[in-house]
Amino acid sequence: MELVKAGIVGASGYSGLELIRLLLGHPEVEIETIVSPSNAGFKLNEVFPHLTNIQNCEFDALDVNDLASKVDVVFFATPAGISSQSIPSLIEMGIPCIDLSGDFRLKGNGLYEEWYNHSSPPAQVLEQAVYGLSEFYPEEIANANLIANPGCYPTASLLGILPIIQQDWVDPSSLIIDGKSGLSGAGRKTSLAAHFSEVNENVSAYKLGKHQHIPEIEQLLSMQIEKEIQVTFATHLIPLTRGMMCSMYMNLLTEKTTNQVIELYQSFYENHPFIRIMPEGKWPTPKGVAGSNYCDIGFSVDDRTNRITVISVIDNLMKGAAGQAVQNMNLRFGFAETEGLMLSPVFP
Ligand SMILES: NC(=O)C1=CN([C@@H]2O[C@H](COP(=O)(O)OP(=O)(O)OC[C@H]3O[C@@H](n4cnc5c(N)ncnc54)[C@H](OP(=O)(O)O)[C@@H]3O)[C@@H](O)[C@H]2O)C=CC1
Ligand SMILES: CC(=O)N[C@@H](CCC(=O)OP(=O)(O)O)C(=O)O
Repeated sequence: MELVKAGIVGASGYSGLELIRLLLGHPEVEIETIVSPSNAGFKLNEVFPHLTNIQNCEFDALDVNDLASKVDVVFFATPAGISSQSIPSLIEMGIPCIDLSGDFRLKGNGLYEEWYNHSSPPAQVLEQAVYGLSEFYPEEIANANLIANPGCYPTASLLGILPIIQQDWVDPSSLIIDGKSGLSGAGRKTSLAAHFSEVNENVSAYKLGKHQHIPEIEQLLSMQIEKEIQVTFATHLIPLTRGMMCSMYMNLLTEKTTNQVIELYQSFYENHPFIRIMPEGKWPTPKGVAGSNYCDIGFSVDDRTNRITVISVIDNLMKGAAGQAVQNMNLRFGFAETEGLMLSPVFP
């Protein structure tokens, strides 16, 4: 059978590199072109020596017509405001696109402009975009030509809270999400806030009340329970290369034990190989999923305060970006959902 030809725009960034790593090991796909404007003409291993003798193609400049003539699917791993300039033409030429940026995630009027400070993509293209939370929308993803891959924090949070919120066991308005991310979440371009001396042996809160994932999480929660929800969401930078943890707190509406919650989640995610539910008294760590597409979720019900804590961890570059994008490509092209993704976590 012919291999699916993939193009990666933003291949010199962290999530683009992770797409290269995953697609090199995918039995149904070949990488046809890698795009990075600032590295066009250079060989991949000249820019990234760790890929020497593994993949030696050259970076291309971005040319939408050239892309469309070569590939069966395009991944965009580019900063906000870039994919929305090329995806409308690619979609019109019939090329499925999987966008790792936030350009096509927010459906509400003016929301994208407000939170991302970029112009909204054309409405007729935006309405074709399907939110790529793989475990929740597999049929929609399978039939979509434009998949808006979720943000890393929304992936960890939504996988951790949707089952219990849908069940009406908790008061959604009491939800507080305390998120922590490793540094690769901020991409390869550096800044003072990402300086080793400032991040190492430190923890810093950032974008409080202003994080662009707030409307994404609220949009999904409100849609799932058909009621407007607002959340408190606090983000922190921690001294890890990869990894993300969301600790989430909610008031219980009925008396439940930790074990009853665990049973609910085990049954909810029974047929979802990338979601692992921790037993009572064990809580997940980012190291436990590093390099893999797993999302590990643990729980604790405090019967003194009648609150529940849900802890959800992912590798931000895998389930939070490239891993989920490949999972979505698998769904879209009819491959097994796990194809190319059954990688064990790198531990220790
Ligand atoms: N890092 C993460 O954990 C996650 C990232 N995301 C999202 O995925 C996207 C990529 O993130 P990340 O990999 O961290 O970013 P990086 O900053 O590491 O990489 C960005 C890439 O985009 C390319 N690029 C920049 N401007 C343009 C342009 N005008 N045209 C074409 N290519 C361009 C860059 O190429 P060049 O080097 O040539 O400039 C580079 O390859 C972002 O939207 C991010 O928010 C989503 C979930 C998690
Ligand atoms: C550590 C860190 O800075 N992380 C970034 C994640 C950015 C991201 O993934 O942005 P989009 O999903 O909107 O594309 C942040 O919190 O803004």
